[in-house]
Amino acid sequence: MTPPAVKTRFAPSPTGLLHLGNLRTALFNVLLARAAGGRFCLRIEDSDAARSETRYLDALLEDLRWLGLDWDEGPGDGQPESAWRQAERGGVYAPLFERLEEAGAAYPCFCSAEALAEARARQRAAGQPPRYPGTCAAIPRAEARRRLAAGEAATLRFRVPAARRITFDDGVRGPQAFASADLGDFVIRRTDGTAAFLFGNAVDDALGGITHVLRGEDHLANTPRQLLLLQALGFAAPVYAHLPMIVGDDGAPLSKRHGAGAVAELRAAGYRPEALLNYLARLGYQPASDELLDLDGLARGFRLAALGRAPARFDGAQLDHWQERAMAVLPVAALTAWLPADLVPSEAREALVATVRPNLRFPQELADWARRLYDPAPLTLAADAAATLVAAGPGFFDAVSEVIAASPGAGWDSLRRALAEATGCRGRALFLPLRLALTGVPHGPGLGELLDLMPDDIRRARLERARELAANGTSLDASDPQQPH
Ligand SMILES: Nc1ncnc2c1ncn2[C@@H]1O[C@H](COP(=O)(O)OP(=O)(O)OP(=O)(O)O)[C@@H](O)[C@H]1O
Repeated sequence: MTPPAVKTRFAPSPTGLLHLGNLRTALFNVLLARAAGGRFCLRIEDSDAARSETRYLDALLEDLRWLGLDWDEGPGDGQPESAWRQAERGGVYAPLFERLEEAGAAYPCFCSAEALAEARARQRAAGQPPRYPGTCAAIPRAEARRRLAAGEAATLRFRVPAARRITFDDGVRGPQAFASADLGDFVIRRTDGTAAFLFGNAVDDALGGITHVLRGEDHLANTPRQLLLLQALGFAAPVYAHLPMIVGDDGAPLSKRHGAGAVAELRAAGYRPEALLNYLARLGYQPASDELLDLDGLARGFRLAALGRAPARFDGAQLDHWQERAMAVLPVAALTAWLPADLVPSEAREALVATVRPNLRFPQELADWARRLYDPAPLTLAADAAATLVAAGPGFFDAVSEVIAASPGAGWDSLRRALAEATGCRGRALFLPLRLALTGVPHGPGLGELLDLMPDDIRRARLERARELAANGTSLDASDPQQPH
């Protein structure tokens, strides 16, 4: 089988909940692979045992599946875990560490964390950028072996070649150049024997046949190091492309450590996967159309050269815009699943959904509407709503009840005229107290549609209670106007 021309990957660490920054990276990798008829892989970078947790891995997989970002290779594809999980790949890395050491391209480093911190502090104080001072670079091999045999802890450091210019053409940012003198020898194996990020990440890309590494700009400084490493190992380098970071309101990049913009939270709040994907796809990329698109639609024409370089601020209003669009096309059957099981008679469920859906921002708001229109328990009214009923007066509700009782099956147009005549009110003076009496909230679908939907006994009870309230002239407990009780 010939390898695909494009093979991308998303390689998160299971150290926190997936956030919108991670997700945009995952999405763009999916789009790049799809646009080219290539493959998308999911790899889990859990070699840092202290920070990685199974619950985060589970949450990550659940989030990606919910979003429909399916992977061609990775967890659940029938391959052994060592194909996609770094913690299981020690056996793959060991001979490569050895190869580098044998070639003199890596050496054991015995510096303690304290000694390294002191060196960094000294460099900073002298106005120099902190980098490894090379303390262990010249330790003779025999001596290093002796110290290791005596049980001394050591990392393995990559020896950065002197006086080299490292250049590459970033798929998003264009030509990049770095001086090796600025890099400093870096750790590729931790003291516990596990692969450090720079090593495991680059090696897995190479061995996995990844052609394009599309990742956040936070990795840009890693790229020259990884290029040197791949070269020392004799592996081909992928195309590297770095996306601008997504920043939060405070201007800081979203990150797992800060827990902002977690996908799981947005899902729990009722956001639709299509809304998230359509919102994120438009951060730094202009899809073929302004419509709500599925993954194939978003992928049409996707290419690295079309990606923007400006950082993107998370914009809740834009996300809500796409949520609205996603809700508008959600099939009625998908929405009825959100109705409480026993409140709304089965023959009324579809009509209820069809009536209130233009007013829904989130599917779970359906439960509120079901209670407003079908729950016999009295509504709880906000103070200003109760005041509106009191101001309308008991006579208003007597007249309304009489007209409604006398006109069964009347269309809204004639009912409206009859109500206006009987109450002497029109426009807002008529509709607001009536709406508040029936639903408890000042907004929602057309009154005629609501009246059609509501069972007679509930409608009657709501008007009766509004009358009582207006007659007593007292306000009920002020409470959340969204919650009917
Ligand atoms: N705010 C962000 N905007 C865009 N991409 C991001 C952002 N944060 C992380 N990424 C990208 O998400 C991918 C997965 O990264 P990773 O799992 O290390 O997440 P992280 O949020 O940086 O985690 P941590 O907070 O533990 O460093 C990487 O390609 C990374 O560059």
